[in-house]
Amino acid sequence: MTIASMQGVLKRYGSYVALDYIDLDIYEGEIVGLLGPNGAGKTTLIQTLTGMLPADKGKISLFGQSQNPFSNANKEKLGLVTQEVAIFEELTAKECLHFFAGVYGLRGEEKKRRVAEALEFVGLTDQADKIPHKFSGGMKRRLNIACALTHRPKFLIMDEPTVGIDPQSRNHILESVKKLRDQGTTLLYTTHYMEEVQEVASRVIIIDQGQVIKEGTVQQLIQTIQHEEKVKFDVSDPDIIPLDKLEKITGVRQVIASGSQITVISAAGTGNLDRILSVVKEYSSVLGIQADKPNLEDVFLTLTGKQLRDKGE
Ligand SMILES: Nc1ncnc2c1ncn2[C@@H]1O[C@H](COP(=O)(O)OP(=O)(O)OP(=O)(O)O)[C@@H](O)[C@H]1O
Repeated sequence: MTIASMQGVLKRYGSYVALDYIDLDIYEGEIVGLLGPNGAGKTTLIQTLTGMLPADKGKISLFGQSQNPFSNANKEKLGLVTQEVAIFEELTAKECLHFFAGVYGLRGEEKKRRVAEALEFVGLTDQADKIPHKFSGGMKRRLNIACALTHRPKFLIMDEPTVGIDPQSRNHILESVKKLRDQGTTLLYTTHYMEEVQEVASRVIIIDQGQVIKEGTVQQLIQTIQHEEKVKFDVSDPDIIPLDKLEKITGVRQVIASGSQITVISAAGTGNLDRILSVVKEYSSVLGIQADKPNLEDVFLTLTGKQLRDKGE
């Protein structure tokens, strides 16, 4: 069953096109990793998919309904963890959850039970009566996730839930995502950390500049570039290396300069490393060479010529 879909969705901010005729489907029981660099349009996609922002064109359907996808009945089946942590810092963790559970219409004993369940789920039971003001970033984020869970959504959307948090909370969140999937929740998970997608996603949708540029399982995406070899050089003088000279070497498909690194992607089995190395060395000292197995980051690099993450992030 299709839980959510977008067909030809266009979203502009003024003249800027943030979503450029997006088509996508999310099926029941999946964890879809929505992967894209900063500014790719991930948050806009989520806001449009949930009805927070109106689309300029196209069709959106939720839980099989395209006539009135944002009906109250559908919203009750949705959970949203926004990129910005949205909790009340002056209420205790438990009070905060009671508030959100109340918004979803839970009352009495059932509300109490669901609040306790959500606290337990995110590992904050022992913090229930504390004010989140003093929580770490990761604990606040976990409380934020709990707020989206008391009504047991069928479809949970998480917008970069692990940005800027400690590794322990990050692992906890990734484990929670898998547990929710095992309990039958469908998840859409946006991130620009490809390791997370590799760990949890059953399917990946890569977007850049408001367009879906590739989709498939992690394995399928990696296979699309397995006919390529990639070598990275750390160099002392990246700016003076003539990239066009490298591009002209037999077998070279793409040359990408980023910081002090030059990445050369060649057709597999060309045996052109000597030639590449001698061109690089002609202009600069080589401080390191790395030849890795392809991963999702490379899929992204090959498709867009850009890195998913800024250097140093
Ligand atoms: N309200 C707005 N008005 C104008 N431009 C906007 C607005 N919101 C977002 N944008 C622009 O639209 C593009 C997509 O933004 P969006 O926040 O959807 O990307 P993102 O993939 O979620 O990025 P990030 O990872 O940084 O959150 C960006 O270039 C952004 O600057």
